[in-house]
Amino acid sequence: MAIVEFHDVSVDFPIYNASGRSLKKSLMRAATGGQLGADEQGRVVVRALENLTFTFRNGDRVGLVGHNGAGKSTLLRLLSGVYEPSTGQAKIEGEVGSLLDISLGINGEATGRENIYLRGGLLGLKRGEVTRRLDEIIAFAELGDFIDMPVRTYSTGMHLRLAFSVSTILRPEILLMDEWLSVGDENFKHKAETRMSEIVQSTHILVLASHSRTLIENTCNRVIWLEHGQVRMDGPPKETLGAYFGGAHE
Ligand SMILES: Nc1ncnc2c1ncn2[C@@H]1O[C@H](COP(=O)(O)OP(=O)(O)OP(=O)(O)O)[C@@H](O)[C@H]1O
Repeated sequence: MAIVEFHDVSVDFPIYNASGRSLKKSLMRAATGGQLGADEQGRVVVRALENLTFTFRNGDRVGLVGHNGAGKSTLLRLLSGVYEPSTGQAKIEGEVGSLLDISLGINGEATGRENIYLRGGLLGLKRGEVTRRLDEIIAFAELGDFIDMPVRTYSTGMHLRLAFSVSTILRPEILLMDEWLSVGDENFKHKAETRMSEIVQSTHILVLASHSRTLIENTCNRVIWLEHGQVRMDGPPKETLGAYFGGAHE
């Protein structure tokens, strides 16, 4: 059982090397992005998220839409524990996993096998657990003897196969994504699609940030439209996507 409860959550980024003298103390909306203002010390502050209040429950497949800088990535980072709320309460119960940057932590000088341990560690897996799943990961990646070669000798597709195979062994209760991962050649793509569907089906709560209407329509049962860090609309995909995208597609 997973649950996410946000109550009046805001996230501010103080910017230390910019002068806020010309900015008003109150927050002002820029044309795009979060809200800009200055704090008591005259430092520039970007308010990326403001007063978010919502609950995600089991079965929620939440799509996040919004213009550049609306706060989608900041919200995903908050959910993954990278950021803390500046004010308000965020309760997140359940194991969180993210497929946001599957290549994070992959080192070109290390072999494929070594990188499985590096990436596995970043995913929160213990060394013993990685060892236990090693054969399965290597078999899925289908890299043959290249698994013991440094990753810098891999093609882009081989690199992605490795990153995908290790990053998708988890089945988190709360899954964070910003795209539908589709990697490799035709054959591998098919396997990857099946695995992606399994992960998305097995997760209790999915949060997917995207600019693609089709992806959100196909995957989500609830859509939140963020604007200047605030919730502009939160409802069924048809209504929210219709309001955000209008009649246009993509
Ligand atoms: N580390 C940071 N330091 C300062 N400001 C930041 C930081 N990260 C994000 N912001 C600001 O927070 C606001 C929200 O950014 P965020 O990356 O969450 O938007 P987004 O909706 O994911 O945008 P995009 O669609 O362009 O990826 C923007 O105004 C951005 O300038």
